[in-house]
Amino acid sequence: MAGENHAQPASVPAQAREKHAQLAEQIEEHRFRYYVKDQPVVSDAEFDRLLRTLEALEDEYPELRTPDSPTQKVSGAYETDFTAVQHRERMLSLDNAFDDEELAAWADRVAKDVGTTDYHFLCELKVDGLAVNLTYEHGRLTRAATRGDGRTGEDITPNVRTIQEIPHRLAGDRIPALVEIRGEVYFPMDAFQELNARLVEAGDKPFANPRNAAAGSLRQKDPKITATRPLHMVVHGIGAREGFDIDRLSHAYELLREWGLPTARHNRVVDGLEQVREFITTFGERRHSVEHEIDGVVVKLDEISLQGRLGSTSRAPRWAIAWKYAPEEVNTKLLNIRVGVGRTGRVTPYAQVEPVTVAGSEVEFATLHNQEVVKSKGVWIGDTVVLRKAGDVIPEILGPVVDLRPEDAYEFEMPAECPECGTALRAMKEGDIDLRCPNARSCPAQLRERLFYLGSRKSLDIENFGYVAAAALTRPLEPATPPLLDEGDLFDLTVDQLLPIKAYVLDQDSGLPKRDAKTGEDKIVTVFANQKGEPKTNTLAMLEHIAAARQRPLARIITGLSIRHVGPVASEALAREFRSLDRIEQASQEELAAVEGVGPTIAASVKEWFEVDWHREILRKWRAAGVRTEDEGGGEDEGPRPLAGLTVVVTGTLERFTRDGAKEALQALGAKVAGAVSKKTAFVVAGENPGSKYDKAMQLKVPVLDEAGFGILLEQGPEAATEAAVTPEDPAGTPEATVAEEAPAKAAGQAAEEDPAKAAE
Ligand SMILES: NC(=O)c1ccc[n+]([C@@H]2O[C@H](COP(=O)([O-])OP(=O)(O)OC[C@H]3O[C@@H](n4cnc5c(N)ncnc54)[C@H](O)[C@@H]3O)[C@@H](O)[C@H]2O)c1
Ligand SMILES: [Zn+2]
Repeated sequence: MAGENHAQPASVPAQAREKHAQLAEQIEEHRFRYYVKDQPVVSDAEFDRLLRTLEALEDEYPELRTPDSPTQKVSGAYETDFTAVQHRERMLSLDNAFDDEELAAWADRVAKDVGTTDYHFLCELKVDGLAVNLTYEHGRLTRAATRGDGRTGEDITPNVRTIQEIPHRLAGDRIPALVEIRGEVYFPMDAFQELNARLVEAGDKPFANPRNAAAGSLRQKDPKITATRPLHMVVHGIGAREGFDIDRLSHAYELLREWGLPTARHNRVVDGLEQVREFITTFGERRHSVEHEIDGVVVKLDEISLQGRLGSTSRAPRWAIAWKYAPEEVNTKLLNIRVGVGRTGRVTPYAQVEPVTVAGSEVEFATLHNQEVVKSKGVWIGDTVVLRKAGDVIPEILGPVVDLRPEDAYEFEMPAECPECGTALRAMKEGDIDLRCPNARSCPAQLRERLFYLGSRKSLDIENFGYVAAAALTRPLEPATPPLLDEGDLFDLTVDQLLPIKAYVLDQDSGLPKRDAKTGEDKIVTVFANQKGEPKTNTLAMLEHIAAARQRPLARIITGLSIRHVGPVASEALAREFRSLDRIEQASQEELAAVEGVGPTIAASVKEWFEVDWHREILRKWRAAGVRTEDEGGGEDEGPRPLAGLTVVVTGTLERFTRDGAKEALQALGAKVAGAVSKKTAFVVAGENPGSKYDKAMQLKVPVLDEAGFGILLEQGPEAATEAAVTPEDPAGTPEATVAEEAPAKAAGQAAEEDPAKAAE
């Protein structure tokens, strides 16, 4: 933070002086690229780090802290194509708090300097956009300007007039002679990709992230272009004013709202630091359910007169502080674009980047969805790219840093053939963007993914049968012919077949061979035999577990068939209704579609599946091998269904149940298990680390059951459970949001995306 240490006459070593000059120059350069060109080349986190390093150096050698140091200025004063305009009152930046200690230090200082104990904090979201200053004279918008160096900004009045939310005239009758309104203009994330697609198509530079898109859109020479961009604004301050008085900033916002200005929806006035922390935690968890991107929380002293008492430095007010959340965007290098083949043959490009840590985990792969998306993002192999990992979402590439594009960068081209079996790729239906490998039966990639899914907890839950085994059985190096050409022979595998198999050890995330740490070579192993050529213990266990899996409930067997759109929920519905594979096969499309939880898409898909000869052959072999194809019991004499009519959502980790186990237990008692919380949800069962569903339950006041409460629901029914439920009011009690409940098996997210049934769970 900019302090006012007084320089000691101690001399500064030449080395420190030099480092200071270098850093200052770098920072100025980055500011120019950011504020003037709207094309930064480093991430905000990286920029903040540079600025902090400079501040630390100045703390050590206060002599270096001269008025023209970047730490003392709002930003640079640049010549631009826009007319320069003076702000009536300075527009400042904000000091930052990156941890609780810094936040507490600020609060201490406020407490010390404010001269009273009667004050309040106003918590606001820190919107990630660019600051504008709107001047209203007698209610008319007469000027709009960028922040510039805080005193002089750029005149962007015609551009700002194109933003629908910003009134040209203030409403109501309490209109002041003059007021400066400060706010943030932002670009919505969901419109961002569309904009880049248009820019790339027209041969223009795409933007690296939505913030740059907002700045670039607003700073257009031709306001007609600005008018085509979906810009929004949120008000977060007030500058010079004449003709009215305000006592508290929060009250001023109420007035501003009456005038028709777009004020923030989530502000909260609180009493002390503890409540500030609660606000920070709450919105840290809801970061992505807010209507705009946020990068932090701004805490302000609400009383205007006390703000004046604290004053400002040359760069920032002392009465406010910006808490910064952990950055979710980093810059990294796009090393390659690979294609993966999913369970249903869909071929998806995905990015391999130089590994970076973002939002607490290391990222090496990011989804690119399909070849059109790669093109529309305008990313080339070799580019520096902005990578974003938001919460529990699959990492994504936002856009390229075009200014750093190396000469040898090149555009991605979708391969014409399947990378694993060489079959020519094609769209399966007219108008489909996705390309698929049509070799559904024996394409090693598709079969491997299907087998892996079949062995997973969602389906047959076969221990010792994971990705490496699935790969070894479908695409071994030796023998030349794999033991499985489709899943039909799975239950007939013998030890003798397994022993000679040599294969790569494949990494589940990338589908690429793992490397031997010592030699650096691709790892090749005899997967099922030990050095003496005898079966490994795991191998024998695997065969036993495969044999045992034949008796899993019908629903799980259906799931294991990898019928498109038929995930565990639809399988459950089909099994419950028809009770045998034969009856499902014989059912008409209408009968299938009529089942609750099935519908026309799934019905059509089931019908199609049974029309394929090799599919029916799988079933014939499975039957012969003793796989269960019907569930016992008729529809009438099933047990009591005390939870019939109730919809329950399960989230988080339970101790006594797996997720699937919990679902089965509920369904067995007649409850419907849903994937999303709505007003119709009867209960949310929340284990450890529940995700956003918990928040949603609180919001909608749906009763939440912990594991004990869940037990009561199962054993004593809904009434007893209602008494045991919590409907928490206290947001501070919200447990931390964690990783996706349906964590995608693959970085490219294919598995998760191919199965809409999963999304509906
Ligand atoms: N990547 C780069 O090269 C580069 C270069 C320069 C600046 N930056 C980034 O730009 C950002 C801007 O720097 P800065 O000096 O404006 O500081 P800042 O963003 O940390 O804080 C000040 C700004 O926050 C904005 N703001 C958003 N919500 C607000 C609210 N509710 N109340 C008050 N203000 C609110 C205002 O526009 C204000 O000017 C930083 O995050 C920095 O990392 C990046
Ligand atoms: Zn293939």
